[in-house]
Amino acid sequence: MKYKGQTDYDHKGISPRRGVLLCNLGTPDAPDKASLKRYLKEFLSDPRVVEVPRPIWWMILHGVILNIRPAKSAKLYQSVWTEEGSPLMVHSLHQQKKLQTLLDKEHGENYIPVVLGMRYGNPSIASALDQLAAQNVREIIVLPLYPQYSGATGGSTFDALAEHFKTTRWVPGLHFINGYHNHGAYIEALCRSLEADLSDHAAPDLYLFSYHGTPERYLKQGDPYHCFCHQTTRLVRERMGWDEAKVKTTFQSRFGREPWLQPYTDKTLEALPATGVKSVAVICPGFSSDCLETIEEINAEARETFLENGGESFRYIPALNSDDAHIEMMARLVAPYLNA
Ligand SMILES: C=CC1=C(C)c2cc3[nH]c(cc4nc(cc5[nH]c(cc1n2)c(C)c5CCC(=O)O)C(CCC(=O)O)=C4C)c(C)c3C=C
Ligand SMILES: [Fe+2]
Ligand SMILES: [Fe+2]
Repeated sequence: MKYKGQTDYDHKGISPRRGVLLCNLGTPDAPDKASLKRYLKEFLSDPRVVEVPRPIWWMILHGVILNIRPAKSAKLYQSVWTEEGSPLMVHSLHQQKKLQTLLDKEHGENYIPVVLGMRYGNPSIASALDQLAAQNVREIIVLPLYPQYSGATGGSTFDALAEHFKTTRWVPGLHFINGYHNHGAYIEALCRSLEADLSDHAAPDLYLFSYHGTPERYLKQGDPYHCFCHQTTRLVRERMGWDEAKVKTTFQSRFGREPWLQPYTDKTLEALPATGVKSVAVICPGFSSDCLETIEEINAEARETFLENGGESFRYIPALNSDDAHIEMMARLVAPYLNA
């Protein structure tokens, strides 16, 4: 059978329901070589992530990358892994539970189910959609937790939904929230975390807003991500009342040899102390949860780079994770589709 359907849905009695699908990138199941190989194979085979002709990329991926990177990445993941698991998974599950509790309060106990689906690895987006269908959800609000839309993230999440529904007999109603880089509640949540930091610490010489990079080529071919990152920085800066010299936007997590979005976070932190900037606070607004890229790459590696090059004070401002303001932001983003 080409199209899968359920025959146990209720024609009368239970009215069709609405539900929320929270999506994020996903993370390996364990910090070991085999799990990393499985995760990286799925992630790096996605043509939205690596836009290189398939036969060439297949040879590089299977001939080189998947033989070297899993062991290297496994070591890095071991350095951030917690007793409860990968930080990205721990935070994402916590976000899902807190949003469920908030929507329960607003709409009644489990009236609007909230599920979590990861683009790569587990729980998959397909399994999350199955969970919703089993609860008679016929209208889904999809919220990928990438504030700044990029084809590599939001676009790829959309592909996974489309792939699933290609074989679904009864396709539900869908509302796809493709980004929220300039949403008031998001900017407010970021500002509250900066204010909380300022209430405990002296203001640094500079705030560095570090976002995950993409190949520069994607920007030149029309991906709006770079522009959205700069807009988020500007809106936060304006709301905080800071002048332009107080903040800088940079891009991290470069992969491969071609140019990525610049300036690079690591090169910037290396050069800053010589220009008189001795204290920095780094915030990563594009990461809705702390993960390998913030905990290891920023709060460990980048910190070391800055301090080794003459910097005196380095502070990392945590991701919004399950802050109340972040969960309230999620509730506000989905509200227009729940209250209609
Ligand atoms: C190869 C190209 C990559 C692109 C393009 C890319 C874009 C991109 N990624 C995120 C968010 C995250 N990426 C994370 C890890 C990660 N990213 C890449 C590669 C690309 N990302 C790799 C190979 C990895 C795995 C780790 C490693 O081996 O270095 C993570 C963390 C996941 C975790 O488990 O903690 C996040 C989050 C965004 C937002 C983005 C484009 C805008
Ligand atoms: Fe990435
Ligand atoms: Fe990284």
